[in-house]
Parts: sequence; structure tokens; C-alpha cells
Amino acid sequence: EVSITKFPADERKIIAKAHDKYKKARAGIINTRHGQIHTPAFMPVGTKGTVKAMLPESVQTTGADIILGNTYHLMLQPGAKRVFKLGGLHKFMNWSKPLLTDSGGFQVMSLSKLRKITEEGVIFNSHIDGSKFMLSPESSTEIQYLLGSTITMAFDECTPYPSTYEQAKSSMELTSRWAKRSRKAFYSRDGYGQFGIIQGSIYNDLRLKSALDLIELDFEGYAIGGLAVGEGQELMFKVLDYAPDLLPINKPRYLMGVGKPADIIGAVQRGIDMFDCVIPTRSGRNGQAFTKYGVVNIRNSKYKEDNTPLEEDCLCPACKNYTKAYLHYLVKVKEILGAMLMTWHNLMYFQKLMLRIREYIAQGKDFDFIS
Ligand SMILES: CN(C)CCSCc1cc(N)cc2c(=O)[nH]c(N)nc12
Ligand SMILES: [Zn+2]
Repeated sequence: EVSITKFPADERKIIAKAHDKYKKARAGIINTRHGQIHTPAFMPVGTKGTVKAMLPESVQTTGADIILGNTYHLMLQPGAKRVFKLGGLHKFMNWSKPLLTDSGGFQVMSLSKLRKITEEGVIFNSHIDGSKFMLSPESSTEIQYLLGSTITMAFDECTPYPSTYEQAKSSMELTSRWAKRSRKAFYSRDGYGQFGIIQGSIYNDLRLKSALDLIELDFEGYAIGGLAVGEGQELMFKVLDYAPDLLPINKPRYLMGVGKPADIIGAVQRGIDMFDCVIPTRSGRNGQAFTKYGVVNIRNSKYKEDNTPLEEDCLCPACKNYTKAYLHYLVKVKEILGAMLMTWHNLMYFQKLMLRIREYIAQGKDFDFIS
């Protein structure tokens, strides 16, 4: 069994670049019980045990090494105990590679109307049928165990933006207390890991304190939370100019909820290894295709007789077998195949971006390309 995070020295290429911007970029491999994750990595989102409009084997052909599941949604339906009884989330959704599950707090705050934050945890009413639930560091960690997650996220409070210094301080301190309880509740096994999530909003001393508190708990990896919450790219990069350096250099760093290609490139340049974002899947279903020519809004009438593919050299089914005119039509008439093809292309696009970034880092080349 190989431990979950092993950036083998020879496989990890940190190449000091000619100028500052790139010296923090790194390419590596995370070894887990369910296979390797090549970093920098983009993790497609499979909130309810499926990457929407995709078969798992199709997700695999795009090059994804790991996908995201979600504690909040799966605990409400079909229920963590039921998934466990059925053999775990890997078997349930027929995905045998690594799975990362978010700890649920973020979704409670963004999805359930009635909720109450206490020291114990978050009490909330299901957004489905209003029934009462509690998510705590212990219950979140147990749910992720029952799901069989390869990478379990500590239960945190995502500090909203904007927050005053005082608000961010008490929120970060709650996250530190919850991280300690999450770590204690984690059943550690070879090839599985738990990531702590640092908070502290835009305040560098709070980010430092959060990092120190979590480093003490010796997680297998660390996430930077509380970003991509409306602060904008400039402020996010300002935090990323120092926050990754507060974390152990030999452990994976995951920037939650990010992002557009330009956000990913900027964050990799600042030392981030892992990303997740609904943009390629959600915007694909809404008719937005990411291409090397920029974003194509396929619903635009200029495509209704465009007999060319989204990208002539893309190997995805949408580009190999269909035209923009057909995609335009499918999306306009809301045919399910439209969502499938657009999603497939976008996921392929994001994985190709990550592959190019990994190759450029490994060859010591600058990768300032804005995709
Ligand atoms: C499917 N994804 C959208 C959900 C996974 S990422 C969710 C997510 C996004 C952002 N931006 C910040 C945070 C955060 O601070 N903490 C947690 N636990 N999750 C977060
Ligand atoms: Zn394509």
C-alpha cells in the first residue's frame, strides 16, 4: 500500500524559473488506494454521485484521475448508511479511481434555508423535505467513511466574503476547533487521506494562524477554503501570493471551488496542486463551450449553420462527430444529447489544459498561456 501523499522526489519537478512567477509551480503524483493523481489536477464535480450528463467511463476518457462527491447531498439521498450497505460510493456509481468528498458545511450554508451554527456543528432542515439534520466534524467524517472516500475533507466553516476581521477570526477559530475534532474522528488507513481546510478570509495573520493550527494535526493534504466566494480574482490571487507557502511543501494543496482556466493557471503559478469547479459541467449544460478561441456560446444564432466543429483538433465526440450547427440545435431544443456533448467537450478541454500545464512544468517551460 502506498501512502496517499507521496511526491516521490524524482517524480516531483520543482523547477526554479527564470523569474519569480513560476518558481512555485510544481508537478507531482499523489499515490492513493484507488490509483494515482497527476498534479496539477482538475477534479470534475459529481455532487450527487454522478458527473451530470456523463458516464463514469466517459469521464475517465477525458483524462480525469479523480472526481468529487458530496457529503451534504448524499447524506440526504440516498443516505450514507445505504450507500455503505450497497458497497460504497465507488461501487454505487461505478467509479474505481480516487474520490474526494467535500465535508458538507459549505453546501449546508448555500443550500438549506433553515440552519443554525453551534459549537457542536450545523443543525439544518433538508432542502428536499424539510427534515432536521445535524452535520458535525464527527458525523461529516463518519459519513465520508461510509461513502468510502479516498480523500476526506475536514468539517469547516467557509467564512463568507466580505467579513470583518473579527468575524473572520472567530470563524477561523471555529474551523480550527472543528478540524481537531475531524482529525480525531478520522479512521486513518493506508492509501486514504484527510485534508484540513484553512480559512482566515483575506487577513494574512488569520491565514497563518489557521495554517499553524492545522499543520499541528498533520493532515495528508491541505485545502485553501474561503476563496472563490465572490472576492474576485485580484483579491484571490493576493491571498494566494502567500497562503500556499504557509502549508507543508511536500503535501498536496487544494484550492476549493476554482475555477476558470485563467484562475487555475494563476493559482498553479502560486503553488496550488488541485482544483474543483462546476464551471465546465454547469456551463456546458447551459450552452457554453470552452475552446482555444475563447468561450463559445453555442446558442448564438451565428452558429445555426456553422458546419465546423467546436475545435478541429479536439478528440472528444462533440468535435469528432458533430458540428456547431448540430450542437446549437440540440441546446436550443434542450435535447439531452446537447448537454452530454457540451459537457464532454468542456471536461476534455479542462483536462487538456491541466496536461499542458503539467508538461510545461516538467519541461521547465513558462506556461503563461491563457487558454
Ligand atoms: C462541488 N464544489 C462546488 C463543491 C466542492 S468545493 C466547495 C467549496 C467551495 C469554496 N469556494 C470554498 C469552500 C470552503 O471554504 N470549504 C468547503 N468545505 N468547501 C468549499
Ligand atoms: Zn471537443
